[in-house]
Amino acid sequence: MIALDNVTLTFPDGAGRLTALDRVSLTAAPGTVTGITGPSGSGKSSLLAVAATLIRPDSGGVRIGDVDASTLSRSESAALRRSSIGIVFQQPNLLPSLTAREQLLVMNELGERGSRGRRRDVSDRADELLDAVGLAEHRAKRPHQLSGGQRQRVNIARALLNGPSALLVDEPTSALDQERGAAIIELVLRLSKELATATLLVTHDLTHLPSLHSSVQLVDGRLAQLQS
Ligand SMILES: Nc1ncnc2c1ncn2[C@@H]1O[C@H](COP(=O)(O)OP(=O)(O)OP(=O)(O)O)[C@@H](O)[C@H]1O
Repeated sequence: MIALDNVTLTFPDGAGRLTALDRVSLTAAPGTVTGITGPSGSGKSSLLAVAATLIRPDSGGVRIGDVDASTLSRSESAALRRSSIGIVFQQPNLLPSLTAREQLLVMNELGERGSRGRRRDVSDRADELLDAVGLAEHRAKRPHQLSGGQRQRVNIARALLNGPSALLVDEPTSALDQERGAAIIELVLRLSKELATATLLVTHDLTHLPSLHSSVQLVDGRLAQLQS
């Protein structure tokens, strides 16, 4: 579950402040994908950054699963991100020297030191996820040997490695053609359901919205409901 309650976020702007998010409330249930659309500068990335606990809002509540993220310290937020939040950026920021499988395994090295048993679990889970995103045959390839769509699939598998309850996806189809873009949206829908993640997905492309569970539009930092 992701729940934003009356979130307002401002940035310094000359002598005054610019309101990027204006009293935004939004709930995403486990297993569902909520689309977020809106013009450039309307606050979409800001909304994802607040839900990801990367930016703390001026006011309002942020809840991830059963954790109230608005009261956490920086290090507690970082721990919450590692355990419970998966983030997929627009451009897959993969490490050039690592294979698809290693891109996932390296995630486990970033947190606390894993035990041997945990390393084996993680290794099995990496294989399961690469299989789930259709890359079982490509696990030993490095990013330059993969297509744009395949790289984005590695990116999604990596974000899901730690079994997050929240998945935040920013414009995953922007570098892809229509068909590959639609396949990525299908994948996000299927995995969100199978793994019961609450997913927010930012997209400019309105053709994807009807297949999602619900969609909202941001205009000047304010929410307008499109459909549900
Ligand atoms: N770090 C920052 N400092 C100051 N202003 C910012 C900062 N980040 C975003 N803004 C401003 O907040 C508003 C919302 O920006 P945001 O990036 O969330 O919009 P967006 O809908 O994601 O845009 P795009 O579709 O172009 O990526 C914009 O007016 C932007 O200029």
